[in-house]
Amino acid sequence: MEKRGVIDTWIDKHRSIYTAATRHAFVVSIRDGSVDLSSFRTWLGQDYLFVRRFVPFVASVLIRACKDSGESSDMEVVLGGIASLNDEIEWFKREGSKWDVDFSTVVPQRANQEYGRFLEDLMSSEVKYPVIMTAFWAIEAVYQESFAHCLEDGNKTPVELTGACHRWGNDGFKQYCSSVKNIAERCLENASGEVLGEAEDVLVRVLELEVAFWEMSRGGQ
Ligand SMILES: Cc1ncc(CO)c(N)n1
Repeated sequence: MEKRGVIDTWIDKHRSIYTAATRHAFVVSIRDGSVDLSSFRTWLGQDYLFVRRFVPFVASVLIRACKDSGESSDMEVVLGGIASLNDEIEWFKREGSKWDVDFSTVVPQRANQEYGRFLEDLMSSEVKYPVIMTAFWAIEAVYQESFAHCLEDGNKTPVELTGACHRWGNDGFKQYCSSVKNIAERCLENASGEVLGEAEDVLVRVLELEVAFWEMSRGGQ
């Protein structure tokens, strides 16, 4: 059994934005098969650009895990994340040719740019380790929860989209998210009130940015 910690308390407190991020109309439309394929293509192109900016962020999380954590296993968890990002970029490229999305011509939309700036701000050495880990967990968990929903019983997810859903909805990714959550929880247990406040704010901000990212995708283009 997983212990209930402060992150679960925050999710309860911010339930409506959490649900907005993890059960967005775009994700629900994948699950019920009504998804507009131009939206999916928009999402694909934008998320490819997002992931390219996410890589240096995760690299900075790795460095912080080496420097700031007393637990040697933190580094191993984050390193696993970096390894899967390597596969992910390859997957995006294959998917780009499958859907005829030429990434070299995709321009980041506003929601994507804002998310990228947020990631860059988190890379500052001023940001405390528990805050970074909370953000990192939230970013990964939204995709895990969203895409796992598209694979749950009763789904009508179009077969050509199940690859995307498996990428983040598989059990290994769920385990990985749970390991990151445990790291964040462990750090938050010893954090000051000030750091706890910052971590809660960052969690809510990630959820808002994720909602905006889905909205942008659903808008198509
Ligand atoms: C917008 C967004 N959030 C999270 C992830 C990964 O978890 C992703 N690939 N894209």
